[in-house]
Amino acid sequence: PLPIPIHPHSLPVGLHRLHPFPRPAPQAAPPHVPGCWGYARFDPHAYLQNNYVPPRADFSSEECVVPWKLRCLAETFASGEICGRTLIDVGSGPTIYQLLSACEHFEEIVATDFLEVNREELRRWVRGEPGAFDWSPFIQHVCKIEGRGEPWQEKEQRLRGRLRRILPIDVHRADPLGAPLHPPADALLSTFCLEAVSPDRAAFGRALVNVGSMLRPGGHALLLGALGESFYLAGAARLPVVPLDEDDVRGALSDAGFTLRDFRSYAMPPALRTGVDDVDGVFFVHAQKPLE
Ligand SMILES: Nc1ncnc2c1ncn2[C@@H]1O[C@H](CN(CCC[C@H]2CNCc3c2ccc(Cl)c3Cl)CC[C@H](N)C(=O)O)[C@@H](O)[C@H]1O
Repeated sequence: PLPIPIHPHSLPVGLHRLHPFPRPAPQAAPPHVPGCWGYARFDPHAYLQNNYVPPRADFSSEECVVPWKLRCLAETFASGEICGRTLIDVGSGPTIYQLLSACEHFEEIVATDFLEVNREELRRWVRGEPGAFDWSPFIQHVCKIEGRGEPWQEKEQRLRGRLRRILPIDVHRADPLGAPLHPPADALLSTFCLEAVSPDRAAFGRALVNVGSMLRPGGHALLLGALGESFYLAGAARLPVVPLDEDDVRGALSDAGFTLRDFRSYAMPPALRTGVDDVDGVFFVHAQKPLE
């Protein structure tokens, strides 16, 4: 493959983090260079900078997408109805924000991702290594909206203690983990994964069936995902996404045998359309796998 040209914005993001320069502009993949597409070039640090620092991770406004995502999860777990031994998170990426409310209700959290670079990023956070991404603003925000006055350091330690397995996964396989999960998970969580890895709606529907096979009958599924998105950037990587609308999501859930419990959607405001993707909106789904 042709070498990727090193243009100014493609320095390792870590360097930017060391210098208080303004946040680097989203790194556009050099369109003329074939092969800079696809997950082989996924850069976790660029990805985190694109999605999990301001303006998208601005906790001063409930209108912002990250507080909206955290509120969906906190409110859904607050009922206490969704609990058990094991929750599996599908396509965790290098992020743990999605686990912050879940970790109160499950003894074990299983994180998964397709890429070793993302699994390593998660391990670095679990080990509390210097240079790991700082999730403390997210943890503080979740403690605030959960309203139990829990010190954020306690939640951080609880999640670290329960995040015991970080496994490879491929949602396009009938057994995404390579072998059936025994015992099946009591709950399934997946944020922005299935649509971001499926070339078309049929593949999205099949991936949903595949990941549903890891969930026990009666188990709960919580999904966050993008609506109307066709690509996103992660450093030199430019990843294709299948654009979904609300009916596509509802149809895929029904075809996969899920019962819909809650469906919410969020329109991405112009200020958050920063060029790192072309997302129109975000959906949140609480669904349940029927008892046999
Ligand atoms: N075959 C495969 N099987 C399984 N998993 C695979 C496969 N192939 C690749 N993956 C893995 O999926 C993960 C997808 N990943 C990025 C997309 C989200 C991104 C772009 N779309 C809009 C949007 C985003 C983020 C925030 C917001 Cl607000 C918006 Cl709007 C989700 C990470 C985490 N869950 C997150 O919530 O940020 C990635 O880590 C791959 O390594």
